[in-house]
Amino acid sequence: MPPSSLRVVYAFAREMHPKTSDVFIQYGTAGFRTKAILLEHVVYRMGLLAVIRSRVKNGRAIGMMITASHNLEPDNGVKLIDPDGEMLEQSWEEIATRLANVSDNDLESTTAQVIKEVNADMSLKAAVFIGMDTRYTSPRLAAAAVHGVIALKGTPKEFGIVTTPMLHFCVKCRNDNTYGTPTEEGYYEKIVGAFKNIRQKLPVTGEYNTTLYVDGANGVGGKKLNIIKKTLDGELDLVLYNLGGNGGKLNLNCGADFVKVSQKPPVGVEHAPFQRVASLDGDGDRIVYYYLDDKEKMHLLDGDRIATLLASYITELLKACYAEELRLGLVQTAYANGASTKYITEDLKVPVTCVKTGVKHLHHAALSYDVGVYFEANGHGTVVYSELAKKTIRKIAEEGDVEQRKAASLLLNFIDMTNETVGDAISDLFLVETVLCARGHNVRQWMTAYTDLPCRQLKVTVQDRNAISTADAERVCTSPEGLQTRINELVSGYKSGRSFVRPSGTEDVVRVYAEADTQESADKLAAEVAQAVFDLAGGVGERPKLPA
Ligand SMILES: CC(=O)N[C@H]1[C@@H](OP(=O)(O)O)O[C@H](CO)[C@@H](O)[C@@H]1O
Ligand SMILES: [Mg+2]
Repeated sequence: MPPSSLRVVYAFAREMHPKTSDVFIQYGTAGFRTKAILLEHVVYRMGLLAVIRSRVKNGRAIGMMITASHNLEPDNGVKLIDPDGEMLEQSWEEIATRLANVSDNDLESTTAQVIKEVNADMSLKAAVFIGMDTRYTSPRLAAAAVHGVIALKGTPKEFGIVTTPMLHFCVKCRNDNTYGTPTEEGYYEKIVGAFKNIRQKLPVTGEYNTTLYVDGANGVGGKKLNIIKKTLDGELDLVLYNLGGNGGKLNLNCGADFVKVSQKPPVGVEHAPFQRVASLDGDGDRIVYYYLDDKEKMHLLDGDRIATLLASYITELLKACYAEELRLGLVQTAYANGASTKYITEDLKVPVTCVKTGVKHLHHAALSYDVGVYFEANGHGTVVYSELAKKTIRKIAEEGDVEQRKAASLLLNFIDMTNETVGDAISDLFLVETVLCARGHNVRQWMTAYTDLPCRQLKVTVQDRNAISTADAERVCTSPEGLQTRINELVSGYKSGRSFVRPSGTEDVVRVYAEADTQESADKLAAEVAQAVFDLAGGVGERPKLPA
């Protein structure tokens, strides 16, 4: 494309999506995320970038999801999805940040510069899939995305309101038609279809109860489950709460993040004791389970718990197939509960990799196993299968003996039910329900696998959170000087104590994590480490207090 045709890039920007603020914005752990009113020009520019990226990938589709996930209603965000349905390649994050922050006057020349830098052939076709969550600011931002795509003569395809993982799935299917059909219906067909298939093979036994309560976080995930619910025929009885009606506010005192971090049940759900409840986040890519006991105490089954459940079941099926040569591994972050890591290595005897926070890091590490199970403790995760694994299992399903064929065919359904592109609350829900049903387990039996160490997360506001640097998958703090030594001293005073700090990639805070043998100790250790961060890393505002 000759540079003169880039004029429209500037014209669209100036006329329709001008840059109205000088606030610097950065492509973080999960794309750009901030107050929705600061985002319109950013989303427009990401439309431009998505077209360039599509052309660099020979016209394969790129995804753009408008969402701020578990953040509250006034926020919004945008993240780009690469052709295989994975997160945007990391080396492009800097380009995204640059393009988002230049002035309108410099936009045309910066766009030309980026095109040159990445060597994009602008004569190629380009396809961009655009989806959004339920926020009232999302349609306007989706329109800005479309304008960005059109400005560079790409073809936008709008999916309307979808969960983040649905859009990842559609992008993958568009670029690899063996994976499925790139529509919302295609998603239901594959994932829910596999669940129905598997449930025909697995009768309800033991203590498993087909009733599942769901907290939809007043977001898109609950709405989609409401569609799915109508197609289920006794396989699962979904009782849905927080679907966005009756004045329920997105993620406010509900949803997976609220439940995990506050360790409290969400508002808006009626609780029967020992009834298992699944809690989704605002864009449907995270899930945690919990139940209240007869004293109304909450028991949380988080991402670590889901990961161990899935890994142990897949291991069983691989054994039954005699396909133990396939290497299964689990990927966690430093936020994984120490008890889960111990259980995985000592009881399940499955190798564990610990990586930096952020799904892209987990996904990448999981790909190095034949079967890679990855979950963040907050409930974001999935399973990925190598081509070798799929081929081996397919062969056993055809050529094995009766028992092998049975296990392999269950495993093939299990693979189809998995959204391998990214963590997916809906797919994970069906995976969990399948394992519990296969084992005839209720939620209390699921809970008995291991006992979590009590833990606490805190946030500290500092002048510049980048003053904190870390190493060894964020478990060691390398600056400011003296902070790690102080953390070591504090941790040594607690039985089963562990603590680490890191700058958040989605909020302007430093996160503190601590665990210990009792809740009181975990709370105290977290508060002491928070004080150390405040003192040594330039805390602002009120000094964190120790628990009374
Ligand atoms: C402790 C924690 O839960 N951190 C979350 C949070 O990242 P931070 O960089 O910690 O703000 O948001 C990410 C995006 O959703 C998610 O991947 C990650 O696990
Ligand atoms: Mg999310």
